Amino acid sequence: MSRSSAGVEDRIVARTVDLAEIPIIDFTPFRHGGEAGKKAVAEAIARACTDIGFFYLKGHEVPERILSDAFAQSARFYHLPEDERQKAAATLKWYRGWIPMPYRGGALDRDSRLFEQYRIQADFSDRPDPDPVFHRPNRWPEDMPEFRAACEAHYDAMLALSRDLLRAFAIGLGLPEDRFDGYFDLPICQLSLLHYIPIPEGSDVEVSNTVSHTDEGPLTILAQDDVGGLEVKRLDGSWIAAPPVPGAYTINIGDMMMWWSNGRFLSNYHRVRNKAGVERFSIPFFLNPDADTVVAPLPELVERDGGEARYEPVHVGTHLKRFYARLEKQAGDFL
Ligand SMILES: O=C(O)CCC(=O)C(=O)O
Ligand SMILES: [Fe+2]
Repeated sequence: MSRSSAGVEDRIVARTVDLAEIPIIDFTPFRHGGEAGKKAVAEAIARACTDIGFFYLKGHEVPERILSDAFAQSARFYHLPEDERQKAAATLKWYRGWIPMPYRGGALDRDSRLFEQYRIQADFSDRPDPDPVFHRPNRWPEDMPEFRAACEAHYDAMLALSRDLLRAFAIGLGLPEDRFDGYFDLPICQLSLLHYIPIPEGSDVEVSNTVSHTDEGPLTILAQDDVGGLEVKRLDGSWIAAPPVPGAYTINIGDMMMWWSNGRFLSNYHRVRNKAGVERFSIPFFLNPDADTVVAPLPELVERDGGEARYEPVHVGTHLKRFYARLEKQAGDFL
């Protein structure tokens, strides 16, 4: 998460559902509709990324079973007693596995962070010269082989879908379809199993489960359960609900796609407020490029913009390590 804002607009309560502003896009023609279908889908995605930075994707062809297994295993893990969860806890040196909720009771405020997470990344530990932070094995809970299988299947499905979406972004930006492919040989993506407690009734309006933030990487594919609570900021500063749409992933652009596109696509602010009175589960997949990639506005787009690059180049590994360090601080004494 980045660019947390403590602005007054965070206090404003979200309007009810407005699906018209976050379009539902059917991906089927991208894969099966010939060149015209591909172009139409890519243009619809580009429009959504320009207008609000979010869209729903149906027709993605990810088997329903992959999703239901991941949610079932997530619930199973989070319903284990704390000392069992603790056995798979992330540490400062091994930043994968369970990260407890920082909030341990007492008064709630806007920074309380009312969620726990389980972080899974790719395992590149068998590569020559692995990076000690990004190319590690995962941590897995004891005696839960189905948990590992479900997470790995979901991770693989999300990475495959991301590769197609990157092609749609490229076409939507008027670039060759394979423009982004070279940045994703050993991509350091992350799958997070998130578990949100409900915000206690009567809490101050400032209290949310996650603060307003943008995502770091180029793209996030989010699976939500049916509870709702995700909110997205409109360009005028007001908030709208982005409830789950059955059968669709909620997808958003992160900072790196905004930078690559030289600002054509918007990495938009969002937050979670679970006011439903019941626990909420979600599973975001954060696509990231290879650790040694430098993300900068693409030269061909800069040229179209009269030579003005709107963002500085950013080294992915350095940038994400900084982000990990911030997370460590948030997780505080519990790691
Ligand atoms: O759980 C959600 O709905 C969104 C989570 C999110 O925004 C994040 O983890 O970056
Ligand atoms: Fe996010």
